Amino acid sequence: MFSNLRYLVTCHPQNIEYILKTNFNNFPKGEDFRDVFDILGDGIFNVDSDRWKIQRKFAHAEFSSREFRTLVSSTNRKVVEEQLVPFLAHVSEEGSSIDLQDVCSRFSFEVNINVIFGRYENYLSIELPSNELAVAVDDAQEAILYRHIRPMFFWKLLRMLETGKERKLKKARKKVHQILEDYINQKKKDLLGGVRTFDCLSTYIKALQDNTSIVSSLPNKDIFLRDEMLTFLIAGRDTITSGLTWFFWLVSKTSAVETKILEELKFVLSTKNSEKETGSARKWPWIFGSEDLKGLVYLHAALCESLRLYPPLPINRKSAVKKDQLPDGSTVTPGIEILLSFYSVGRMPWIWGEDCLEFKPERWIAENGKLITEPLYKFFPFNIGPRTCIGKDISFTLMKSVVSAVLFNFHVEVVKGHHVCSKPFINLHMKNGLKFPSPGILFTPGRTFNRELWLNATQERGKCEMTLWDGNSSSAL
Ligand code: HEM
Repeated sequence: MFSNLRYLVTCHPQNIEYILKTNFNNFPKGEDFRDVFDILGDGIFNVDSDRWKIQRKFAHAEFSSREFRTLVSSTNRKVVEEQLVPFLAHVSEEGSSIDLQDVCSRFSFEVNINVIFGRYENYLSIELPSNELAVAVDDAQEAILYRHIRPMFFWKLLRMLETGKERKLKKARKKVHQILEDYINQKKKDLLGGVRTFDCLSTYIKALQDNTSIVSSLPNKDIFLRDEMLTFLIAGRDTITSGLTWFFWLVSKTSAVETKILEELKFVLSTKNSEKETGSARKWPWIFGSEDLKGLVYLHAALCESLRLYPPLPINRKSAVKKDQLPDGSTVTPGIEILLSFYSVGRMPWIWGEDCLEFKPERWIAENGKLITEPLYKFFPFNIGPRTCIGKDISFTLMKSVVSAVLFNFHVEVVKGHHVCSKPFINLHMKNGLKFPSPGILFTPGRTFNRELWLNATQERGKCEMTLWDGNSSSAL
């Protein structure tokens, strides 16, 4: 009553379309959003109007360039091959259990830090090292969450008094800024010294020094650089972590889906095996390149289905410039916080049908076997309209590559009795992580096929009709 909190929460697809697309200009992020996410400063997430247009135009061009896409694919492959798979192979040999959410988080941090800053942190090495940037970013985000649910005057008071979560946030922000400023200074020195680098930061540094570039008109260039890079890191790391973790959980509960994904991958492998004559066919572990995975219908459908049920950004927050009426008749006035619940959209029978709570990739596949284009009027995990996620294509590339490497080379299964539930966080994370017993290794280096393990794995998960993958046998289990 006294908090002056005024919210409108909606999951009506027409309202969402109206706010994000049709009347986009009336629904900016707003000053309150910027206050809450002050750690992101002038990063693209936080800015509106002309400034946003400049940043968006440049970022969009950068993210869609061929060089950038090649960088993402090659970095991704390197991290999967040199860190993710060896890490999982190690824990499976050791027989120790793992938290797959932590593994996915480390994976996406490593890829992002490579692509954005050109740095190699080896964050997925078997010692599970700590990383001060990753820790500080987590601390900051946790503290920011409380700003969403407390009246603004209250958290601003705490901020002024430097106490509670605000104290933690201040410390984390200082750490994050200091680390990023060091990275940026080092990169500038490298570039001056003639070191050839290709990463997001180098591209932005060069563009800011080039008077013909659109971003060179922005004020406070150094602060912009720091805030933009931090925004990319946060935008890319937590969303991919969340998308992968919920996907693995859903697949581990639905053996029929896993079987179909494996069938598709097996087909890819069989076409690759025809390269045997050229000597390029490989044995364990099998790593699929992004080109191999691009056209896979079922894998893409399964990822969309998982994002529908568990959108990594479950809620989007907007404000209204002028009084307006939404398609469902609700009125919004300036000062009201509008919360768009993407999470709820996927769970409404009147939007997705009576079976909306079921994990059914088939709903994304037409009768002719082709993928149904994502229905933008009711599928919002990547936002829609002018502020659609810039990293959407990259996300599918990364997730497909991790999913294929993990499912094809390992047997994964959730620890019995492990309680899965979501955690109050800006992204949709799991509160207790996703505990897997030692991921049974299906193939080990030097050996061809661990039949006993494979049989145990498949028998436990029910009937699984699949020919063996070693190319030597055609028997069906
Ligand atoms: C499964 C993965 C991902 C999901 C579900 C996702 C979702 C979203 C959503 C919902 C927004 C709108 C946020 C808002 O308006 O407040 C957004 C924006 C954005 N995303 Fe993603 N994202 C993902 C991955 C990525 C990746 C890998 C990157 C690249 C680093 C990225 C970069 C961005 C950027 C830069 C924006 C801001 C666009 C703008 O404001 O114009 N995202 N994303």
